[in-house]
Amino acid sequence: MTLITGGGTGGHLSIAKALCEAYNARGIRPFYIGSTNGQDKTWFEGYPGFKNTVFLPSKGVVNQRGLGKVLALWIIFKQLFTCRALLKRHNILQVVSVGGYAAAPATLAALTLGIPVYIHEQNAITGKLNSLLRPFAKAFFSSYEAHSPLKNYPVATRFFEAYRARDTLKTLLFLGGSQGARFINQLARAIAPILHNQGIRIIHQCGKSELEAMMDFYAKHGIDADVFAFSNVLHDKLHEADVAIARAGAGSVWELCAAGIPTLFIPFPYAAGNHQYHNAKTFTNQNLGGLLRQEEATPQAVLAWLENAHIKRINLALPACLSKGGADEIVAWLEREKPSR
Ligand SMILES: CC(=O)N[C@H]1[C@@H](OP(=O)(O)OP(=O)(O)OC[C@H]2O[C@@H](n3ccc(=O)[nH]c3=O)[C@H](O)[C@@H]2O)O[C@H](CO)[C@@H](O)[C@@H]1O
Repeated sequence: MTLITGGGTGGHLSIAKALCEAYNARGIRPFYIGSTNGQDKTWFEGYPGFKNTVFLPSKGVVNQRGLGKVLALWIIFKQLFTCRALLKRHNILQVVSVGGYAAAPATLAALTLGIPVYIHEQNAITGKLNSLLRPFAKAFFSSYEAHSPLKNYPVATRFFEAYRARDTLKTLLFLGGSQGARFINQLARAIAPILHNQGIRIIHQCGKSELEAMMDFYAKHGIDADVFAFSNVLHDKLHEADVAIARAGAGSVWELCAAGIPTLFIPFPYAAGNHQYHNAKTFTNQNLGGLLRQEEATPQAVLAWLENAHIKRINLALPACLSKGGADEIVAWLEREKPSR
């Protein structure tokens, strides 16, 4: 059996889900190990695509200091043994890591047992755990590296179905990423009334912590916005949007690309190695979208970009950056390499 491991935020989990769906299409249900922290349980507890799901109390190491770091390492070390037992008991023949701290115990357990490990890196700058484990992995998949064995980002087909021709801004999407983004919400407060006066409709994914405040804001200004914390049908929201203002989490940038939505990216400035900035650069280096660092993203600068967004040109050019079937290509690769034990 194959094990998929990793999680924490939607960015990692959406890859686990895309790979799981590609396995399911072949009549295979993989095993999943994630964490009790982060969003793993919300996404996958009882999820029928997996044969088994196990959630262990793993914690990030990189963002801890002093004793916290030692404790997080100790927890991973203890769970390594739990994972070794699980991997043996369930006859795991391959492990695919989608990264994040949740991936550490099962990936390390696989390496100590001589089980082949494969890594999918979502970001343009490799994460700490993935950098550490990369030399031991059988393959390392990245959409940003020329020598990656497969380059197609595993975006779910439903996001390609959200593609349509776009040439004018009638509906704008504010997209914060799986947890929402306070800065994007603050920006929306500054410019939504202006856009509303121009007859532009607003869709706004604002995250759980600010949902009430954002709903109050739109009600107070008489703006009939589609505002929500997190949507399970984000592809439908993307289909409705003509242009987006978004963080540059890896899932977001590639899903917006699949849907052909010209986007102004405002990367989360504290992401490890500033990886969101580099994710966005993949597109803006080709003149396919806008990029403003958070400190540059004043309401004036954002409105100026919107006024001259080259919607039609970008919408027509984005499909050349990505093809459907990225998850299936990875699964086909893994199935070819699976040991026959
Ligand atoms: C703050 C932070 O550290 N964010 C990181 C996190 O982002 P985050 O978790 O925000 O990740 P992404 O933008 O990569 O992906 C979000 C995923 O959640 C889904 N979604 C989002 C909103 C919604 O309403 N419904 C929904 O289903 C999207 O379809 C997407 O698949 O992981 C990414 C991938 O490693 C990184 O690039 C980001 O830097």
